Amino acid sequence: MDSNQNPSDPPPPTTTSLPPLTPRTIGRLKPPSKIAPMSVKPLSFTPKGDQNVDPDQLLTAEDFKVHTVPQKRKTEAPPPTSRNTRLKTDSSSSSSIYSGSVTARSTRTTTVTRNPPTRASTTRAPTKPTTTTTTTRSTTLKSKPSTMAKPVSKPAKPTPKDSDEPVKKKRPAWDVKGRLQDLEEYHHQTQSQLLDSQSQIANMTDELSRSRSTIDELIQFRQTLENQVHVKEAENSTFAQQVTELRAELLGVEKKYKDEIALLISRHAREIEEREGEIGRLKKVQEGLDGELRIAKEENITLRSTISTQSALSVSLESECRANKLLLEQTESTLRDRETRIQTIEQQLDASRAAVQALEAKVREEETVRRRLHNTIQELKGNIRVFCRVRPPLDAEKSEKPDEVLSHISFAEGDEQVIELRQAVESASGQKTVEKTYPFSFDRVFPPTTTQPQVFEEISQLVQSALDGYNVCIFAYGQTGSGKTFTMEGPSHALDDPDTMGMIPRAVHQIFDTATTLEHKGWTYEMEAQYLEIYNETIRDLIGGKEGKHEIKHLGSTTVVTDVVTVKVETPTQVHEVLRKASHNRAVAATNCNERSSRSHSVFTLRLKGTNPLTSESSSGTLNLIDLAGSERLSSSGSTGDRLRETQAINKSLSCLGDVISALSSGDKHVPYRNSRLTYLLQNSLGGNSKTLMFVNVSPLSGSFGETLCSLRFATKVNSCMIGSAKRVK
Ligand SMILES: Nc1ncnc2c1ncn2[C@@H]1O[C@H](COP(=O)(O)OP(=O)(O)OP(=O)(O)O)[C@@H](O)[C@H]1O
Repeated sequence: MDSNQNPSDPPPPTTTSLPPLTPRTIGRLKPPSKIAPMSVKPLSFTPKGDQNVDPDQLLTAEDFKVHTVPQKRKTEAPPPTSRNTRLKTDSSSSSSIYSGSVTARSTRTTTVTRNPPTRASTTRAPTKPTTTTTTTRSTTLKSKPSTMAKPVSKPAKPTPKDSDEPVKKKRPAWDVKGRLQDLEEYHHQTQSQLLDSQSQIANMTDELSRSRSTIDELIQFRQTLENQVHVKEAENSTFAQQVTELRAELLGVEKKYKDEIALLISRHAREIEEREGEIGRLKKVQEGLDGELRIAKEENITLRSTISTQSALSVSLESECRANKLLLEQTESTLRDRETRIQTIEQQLDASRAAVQALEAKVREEETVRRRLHNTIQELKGNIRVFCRVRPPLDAEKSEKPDEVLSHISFAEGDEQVIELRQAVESASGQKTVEKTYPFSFDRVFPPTTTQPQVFEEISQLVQSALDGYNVCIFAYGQTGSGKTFTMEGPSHALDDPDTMGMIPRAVHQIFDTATTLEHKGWTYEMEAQYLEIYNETIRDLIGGKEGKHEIKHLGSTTVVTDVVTVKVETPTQVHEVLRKASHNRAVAATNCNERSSRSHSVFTLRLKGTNPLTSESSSGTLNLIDLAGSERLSSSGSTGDRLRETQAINKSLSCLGDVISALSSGDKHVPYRNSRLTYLLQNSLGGNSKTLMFVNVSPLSGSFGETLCSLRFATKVNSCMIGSAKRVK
């Protein structure tokens, strides 16, 4: 009994019944089977000082109720949202159910109180003396009174005022015997209560030990449940992780499928468009076909009518056919006769073919003979020939110096080989002026009216010799401005003008034309071109544009100049390109060297290699077309310094050319080719098999009389080198 408690003022019981245990709750918790539901054995209380304890007053299990006082937690737990939480709550509640108030860790405080023994207080009260105190005992299963329930009820202490029992009178002091009697009686009661109490204590001790073992088992069971909770929590976290992973995977898959679906949708949209387009096209085709079908049906109708017409015709045709069969038989017999005749004709044709082949062979032989004869004629004409050409006066010359134009030159009528210069000189006495004439005769004299094609006609035979395997050299010699470049190349602005183009492009055209013609006779040609310039005894490549150390080398009958560009040409156009490039390079040099073009020799070389597998012939010829430097005399040029050196170099090379030609004509053993670059370059083209033609170009102006006379004299010297080919009229 709590000493602080007033027995007359029992506290109101805060008894709360536990929620009933449902089979579901029990099944989930699975308590150990050996744990029996908690029971409290009947306790018997003997109130202090009460000797006569009624057995009915003994406490039974029914007198106890489990009171649960919910303790407010510091922090309210969140409402259960998951299985774990639910489990935890269940576990907690189960813990409270099984352990009740016996564990300090319980979240609820459970008190076990005894119902007030109303029977004892009502039925036994009259038998008990007023001094007897009915004790209400509060029992807790654990010794912690702070958390345990306090006694909830207590019988009211009977007061003498309220009691109906007779109150014992206090014995007088002198009643020693009576008082002794009372003491003995009290002693007996006390003895017997003591014995009862001892036996009850023993029972309670047993009960306590059983309760402890039950508590241990409950603790163990709680531990097991906690372990299960941990396991479930671990599983739960694993599940949560798996759920997260699955969600991520699901997102990835969803995205992937979304993309695929989008792709499929766009593809399907495209396909639908294509299909629609296809359907459109097919519809058009169908429309076209429908149209065709209509036409075909119409045609069909027409044809049916035609067939019916034709059927009628057929009958008449059949009769015609019979007639024709007869005709055919006659024709077949005619045909057989004709076949016989055709065979005869074919035999005659074979014979003719053989004759043609024989004739072609003869033509080839004759071509060979023609070549031989042609070159014999060329040789008879002379290996060095000289053509004189007088250029027409320029418009400016005609207007500025009309008196000077052609006043000193005359041509013999009917004789195309004679030219005569006239000069008025004083007589020996000096009293009168007489006209002195200088007649010259050359292989051909071209007056100013002669056109380029007419000039070329005269040299075309010579060009042909190059294709036949001869080395051909064509020079243009004369003073500056006499028309050398015009003769050899033509006007610089119209290299391929058929009316004005010069000897070089014309020669190239003829060579290509003749080579094409000769292909029918079995000849094929390879051609290559080079274009050089000799200025002050220095060689410059007019195609490659290099000036400097070019050396001339003679390898047998072939002349090679080191480090110059040689272009393989297969068409006249390619040759024109070469000429254009050379003309450009020459013009560039001219701006640097002041009228250099007239102070240098330009040499265009075309090498021709021909083969004829049919006749097993081959040829190797060279065509050199040379525009020589102006031939002004030193005295008349009045040159000094560089110009003097140029003139000296020009005169030297021109005089060397004359010396070489002279030595060749006189059959000298030593020919001074090496005396100048020009003659050394042309070594293989001067003499031997070579054929040389010199144009001597003459100015129409009388002011150039002296230069013209010199040029004609030089040309005459060259011309006279050949036996019987030059004539000089004195
Ligand atoms: N047969 C011709 N018909 C028309 N014009 C011509 C003829 N010959 C020359 N000429 C003209 O005469 C001028 C001088 O001719 P060209 O330049 O050919 O002389 P050149 O002797 O080559 O001079 P250079 O030595 O300076 O080169 C040019 O304007 C040219 O067009």
